[in-house]
Parts: sequence; C-alpha cells; structure tokens
Amino acid sequence: MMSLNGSSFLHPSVCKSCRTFDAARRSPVAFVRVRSGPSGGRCRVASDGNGRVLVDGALDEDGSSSSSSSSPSVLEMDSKSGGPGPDLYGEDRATEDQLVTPWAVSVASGYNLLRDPHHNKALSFSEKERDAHYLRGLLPPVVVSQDLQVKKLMHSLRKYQVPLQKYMAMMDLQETNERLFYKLLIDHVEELLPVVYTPTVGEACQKYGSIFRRPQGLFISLKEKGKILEVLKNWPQRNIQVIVVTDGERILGLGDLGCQGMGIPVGKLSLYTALGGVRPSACLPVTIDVGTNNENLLKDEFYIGLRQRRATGEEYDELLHEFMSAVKQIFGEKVLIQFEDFANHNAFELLEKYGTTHLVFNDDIQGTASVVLAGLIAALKFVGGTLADQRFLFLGAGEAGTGIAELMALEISKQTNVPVEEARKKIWLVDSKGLIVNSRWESLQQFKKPWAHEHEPINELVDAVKVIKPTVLIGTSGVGSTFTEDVVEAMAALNEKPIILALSNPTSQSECTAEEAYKWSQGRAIFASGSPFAPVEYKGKTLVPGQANNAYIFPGLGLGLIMSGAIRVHNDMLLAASEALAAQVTRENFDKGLIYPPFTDIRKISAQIAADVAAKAYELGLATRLPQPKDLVKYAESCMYSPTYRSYR
Ligand SMILES: O=C([O-])CC(=O)C(=O)O
Ligand SMILES: [Mg+2]
Repeated sequence: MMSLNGSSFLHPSVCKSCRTFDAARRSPVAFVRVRSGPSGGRCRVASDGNGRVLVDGALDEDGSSSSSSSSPSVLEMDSKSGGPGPDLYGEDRATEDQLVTPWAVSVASGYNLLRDPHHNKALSFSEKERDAHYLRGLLPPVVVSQDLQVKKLMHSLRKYQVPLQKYMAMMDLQETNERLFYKLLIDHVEELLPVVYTPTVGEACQKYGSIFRRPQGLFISLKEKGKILEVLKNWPQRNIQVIVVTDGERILGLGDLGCQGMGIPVGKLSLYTALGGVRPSACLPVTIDVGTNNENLLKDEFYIGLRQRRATGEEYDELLHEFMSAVKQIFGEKVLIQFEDFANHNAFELLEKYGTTHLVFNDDIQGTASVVLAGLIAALKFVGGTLADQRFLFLGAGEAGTGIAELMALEISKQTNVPVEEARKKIWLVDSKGLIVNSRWESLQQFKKPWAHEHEPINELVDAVKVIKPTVLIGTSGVGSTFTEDVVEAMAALNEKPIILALSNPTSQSECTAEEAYKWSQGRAIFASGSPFAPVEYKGKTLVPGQANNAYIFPGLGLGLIMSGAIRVHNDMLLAASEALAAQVTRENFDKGLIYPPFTDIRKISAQIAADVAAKAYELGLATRLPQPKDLVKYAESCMYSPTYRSYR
C-alpha cells in the first residue's frame, strides 16, 4: 500500500524502468512531491518548469505493508481539473484570485540530510551513501553499525544521574535521529520507559517551559479558533493514523499544567511506535491550549502557553468541536483520536459526545480500565476464584476509578449473566467526601451516580475497608501516600492474598510504594502500581511489583483498530484487549509477584492484543479493511514499524 509521507523521499519506489527521478534526485535543488494512489507502483514524473519535479508513486517509509489508507493524497487531482481523485487541499482547483499553500517537499542531501531526523544515520552512513548524498567531509571517516551507536548512547545515558537529563538526551535524539531513538527504546524498553514516560515525563511537563528547546507536536490555542483546519494543514505529514490530544488540565496526578502538557501526547505516541509499531510519521501529538488555572504557571516568565485562565462552557466546546470536525475532514474517519489527561468533566463529556461520530478512545477511562481488568484476570488465574467472587473498593472516583469499575461490572455481568446494574453492587468507591452512597445522590456528578449504593455514610478509607471488606483495593485518586499503614494492614487482616493496586502517577502520587505494600502485609500483597517500582527484598524473597499502566494496552489496541480499519471503539474490544494481555502472564511471572508480563516482550504482546482487538472489530462489523487477513497475529507483526536503518541509493 502506498502512503504519502514526508520522510520517504530519499528512496522513492519509482518505476524501475524510469530514470527521470534519479536524474532529479542527483540535483540537490530538485523538489519532489510524492503521492499515494492507484498507480500500482508505477511512476509518473513531470517537471513544473521551475526546477520542481512531480513524482507519482512511492513506497511506505519502511517498506512495510502498513495499514491501508484510503485518504487521498496531495497530488491527486479533482476531476474538474482533469486528474483522478480529490484535490485534498484545493490547490489544483483554486482560481486565480484564491490563496493556496505552496507545498514543496525537498530531497534531503548533504548537510540537510544530516539534520533531517527521519533520515539521519550519523556515522552509520556507508561509504557509498557518503558519495551519493554529498556527505564527504561532513562526517569523520569511521563508519559504525546502528548497534554500536545504540551501545554508545546507552553508555552515555547511564552516566546521567538526574532522570530529567536522560529525558532531555532522549528528546534530543528523537529530534536528530528518529530511527536510532526508536531502536534504543525498543532494545532497552524496561530501562528507558521510565525516562520517556512516567515518572520522568511528569517532571518534564512541570518544567517544560525551562527545558523547551524545539517545539514538538501541534499546538492549537484559542488564538487558532476558526483556523484549525489550516493549522492541521501545517503539519508536514498527511497520512495520520493516531492523534493523542490533551488540554493539559489533569496531567497524570500533577494537576493543571496547561500547554506544558505537550510532553504527554509526545510520550504516548513514542510508545505507539516503540511498543505498538505504528509508524512515527503516522502519529500526531496535539495540545489544545484554552489557558490554565495554574497560578504558578501564569506567573512563570518561561511559561509557553496562553497566559489566561481556562476557557470553559461554550467557548471550550466550540474549540473542541472545531478541532474534532477538522481532524475528520483532513485525515478521514479512520484516524484514531486518543483523549489523554483531560479533567474529569470534559473527559466523560467528550467521550460520550464523539463516541458515536469519531474513532475515539479515552486512555485514562478505557485504557486504564482494560489494563487493570487484565491484571485481575491474570491474578485470579493463579489464586483461584472468579471476578464475581471479589469485592472491590476504590479510592478515587474519577476517570480511572469509574472507568475500571464499569469495565469490571461489564465483565462480571458477561461471566455470570447478571444485569450490569446488579454486577455494579460488588463495587464500592470512595472519593474525597467519603464512601459514595445513595444519600449523596443529589450532589453527585453524573459519572459517579451508578456507584451510589445503599449504605451508611463512611468518611475514612480505613473504615470503609473494615466495613466493606474488599478483596481488591484500587487507588486512582491522584493523591500520594493515601494507602497508609492502617489501610494496608486492614486489607491484610481480611485477606490471605490482598490485591492492592496503587495506580496514581507519577511515582510521587502513588497511593503507597511497593515496599510499603509488602512490608505492611507481611509480604502477602499482590501489588501493582501505575508508575514503576524496583523489586523489593522481603525476608529473603525478591518480590517484583507489576506496572498496571495503560501503556500495556493502548499501543496494541490502537494497532488493532488501525489495521482493521475500525471506525468505532466498542467496549468488547477493551475486554478482548484485557483477555489478550492476561493470557500472556505466566506462572513464572506470577510466582515473582507479577500480574503483568514483562515489558521486554511488549511488541509480541501488542501484536496479540492488536490481533484480538481486530478480530473483535471484524466480528462486530466495525472493520472496514476487507477481506479480513487470515492470520491476524502475523498480519499485525507485518504491519509493525522497524527502526532499523534503511539503505539509500
Ligand atoms: O501516563 C500514564 O502513565 C498513565 C496515565 O494515562 C495517567 O496517569 O494519566
Ligand atoms: Mg493519562
């Protein structure tokens, strides 16, 4: 399948018999634009008379059969202007008095090639490439392998003591040599995940203004109102498959970080590529800036966002609606939009509002739910019992808390054939005002109402534990150190194997540490946390805490949606993802204390998740990529981006 993608221009797959493109490429001033389309691998080359050469026909960046894209390309022409296919940006159709964008994509060579992150290979350029691409003298004589580059970079990264320095070094690498960045991340995923993702990404967002060097992603602020379609056109890639978008109001458990939340979409999309194999050029990070209510940021001279309090109500809704409409208009209806780290009220509303018109997914509500359900299914596989046998108590009734609770109720209802309303009665939630009970009904936000059960009010978590007698305790409050010694002890007094999940991120907001959970339960707790904790020695045994983070789910889920051409996300797909993940947990993992498989196997795991999600999409009639591939796991693997350098001719 062809794709338009700005980074494929160095090795276009023009027709073998055609020499014209080569001739153009040899000239460092030639401008080449590459289109996708029905040319079947053959090429058409034309000059526009100004030294620009138009080429029709190109391979995907990595030569893989990346998922089908039916989105039209830049060069396809409207039938009115005589060519086949639509004229996406109206350039060819424009009349003489209309303004058009002078799009041009250049073939990089020489100095510019070294500064093009998509194509730079630094010291790995071969002798032949150095000759062909005007690189002689711009590099020292040595030629090294990509593996040696990885070894050297790991060596220097490990010398940094401060995590934020590692983060900045990784971001620099991403912006200078993209393939090497992904090779590093994939080959050393357990070590580098905490650097590009939680917990370090949280600190990076807090200090984003100070560490900011080059902009990443697309910033859409209130200033762009009415012009969002134009702003999206400014992004250099056209074949976008996944957008992660935040408005920065609830970044991890750190609160409102405004425009500085950009670190989150950037980090999540790095994982889409490294863990799920979605091509980097198909990923678009977006931050919507409607202001911030964070007084410190408003006073910070280095703050990068709008210096005003958050817009709300109609003004907010209109901006978001313009964004959602523009995305669909420009990238088509199969682009996946992942909502990330919105505050509760907007998160639920956006998911509900756009769930029926767009391919949307809320990672904090649905991704976290799916990963937690997977962990519980895996744990029960080894300790015995069913989900319906459990009693659940949550601290935190926001996106993650109610999202997990609802998915669990759905699964219990499926397993036991009881109505979901009945299944919900096994699940209790505590928020900042205490246990959610019927007497609080009037003042409860909509998304909490399904969890208001008949009971006396209880204010303290520890008292709720003693009265409700949960077998599973889940923290999603975003407030650190709330699973205190008496809470964990109460859980341990009630259960031989208490399941305790401290999910809030980053590490500073975790409800308790792994060490505390093990110590206060005499090593009996089955513990997992949102951000990583190191293994703990307890009475001669090494206990390894699992990481119950949605990073296990969204890359595989996204890949499954993309490769099946799904047009909507359905809860059954989340359940399929949970079961696929749980099936990867082995007895050996569990004996160490893990209810998730190690991240080292994540690409294999993501392929399994993608295959099962895609299978569900086909089963539900929500897939548009037809016919259905026979072996979905193999197909998922074949779609995955590989960061290995390509050879340039
Ligand atoms: O980003 C993470 O590590 C998990 C997540 O979605 C959140 O905490 O909001
Ligand atoms: Mg999140």
